[in-house]
Amino acid sequence: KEAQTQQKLANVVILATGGTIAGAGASAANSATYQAAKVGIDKLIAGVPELSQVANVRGEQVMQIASESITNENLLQLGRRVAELADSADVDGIVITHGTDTLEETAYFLNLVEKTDKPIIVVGSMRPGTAMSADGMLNLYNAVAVASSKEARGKGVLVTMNDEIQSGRDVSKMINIKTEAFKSAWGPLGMVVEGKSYWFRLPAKRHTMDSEFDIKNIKSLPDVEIAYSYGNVSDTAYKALAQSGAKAIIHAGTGNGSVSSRVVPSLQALRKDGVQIIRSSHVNAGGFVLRNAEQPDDKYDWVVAHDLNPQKARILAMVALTKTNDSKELQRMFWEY
Ligand SMILES: NC(=O)CC[C@H](N)C(=O)O
Repeated sequence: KEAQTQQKLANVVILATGGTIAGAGASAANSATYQAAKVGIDKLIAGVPELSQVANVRGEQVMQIASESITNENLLQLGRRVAELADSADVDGIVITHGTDTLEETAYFLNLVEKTDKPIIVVGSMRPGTAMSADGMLNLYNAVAVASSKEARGKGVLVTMNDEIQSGRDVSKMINIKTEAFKSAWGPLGMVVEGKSYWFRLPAKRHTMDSEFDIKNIKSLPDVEIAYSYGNVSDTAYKALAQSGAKAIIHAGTGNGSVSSRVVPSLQALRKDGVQIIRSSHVNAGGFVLRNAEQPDDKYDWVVAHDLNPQKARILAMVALTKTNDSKELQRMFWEY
């Protein structure tokens, strides 16, 4: 009978990459001071025996790092492994455990390049497993529960943190000291409670099956850099980034991606030299950059990142540049994804 129940459960693979969910501190009081990326995936799975009630789970240690150090090469490696698993008939869903610092970037990257409707869930934690009131166990349980559910199919890459199901495209780490760290300006897609998912809305942007990008066709990612802006900003960083080979510079601008008059001429010159200038916003709760508002983008041939924050704009720009260097095409992609 036990074998029968096991057969009915979905097969979920957990790809572990590190982060606080695999972190360890010296004492249970250490909720914020600890080392990330210490505990292996087998131990993480063994720590949540309830996982076996929602899925047949197996783990793979893809890497063991803190996510602030994830490179483009790491992204491609992870993306390729996810695609292989998604193509396997005996895999129903994939969970990726990840540090929270760049979790939103990896989730958005996978959302753009994975050609599958199987659930892909990226999950992390804000406290290490050794801390009092650690949040990783429940976040992981929720991730596996969502990954094993049929309703999660075709909804793009998802993130389960703090009982919420978020779109990997929209979600961002908004605070680094609370367990309710991950928010989306447009709200969560649903909730996961005691292993059951409750859905409220669907992503409207192109993703996964409906995306024109495919990890299998991406050999490498071009260099795209971010320059943080403010009123008294100088053009030193913009120029240096271009000189070091950046194909596009994400302007992490104020407000509506606005650009200080101190650097407008330099950004125009960089565009003339072939560098794509992409206006984004570093507004905290989520920017909303509109074309030809604040700056004449048509005249300067600049692109706007719309609601993508600078780090997400960088991900889309890298993926988009593998296909085109036409600024009009890039702008179309920034509206559609
Ligand atoms: N909460 C976390 O996961 C942060 C730990 C670490 N900086 C990382 O992103 O991997």
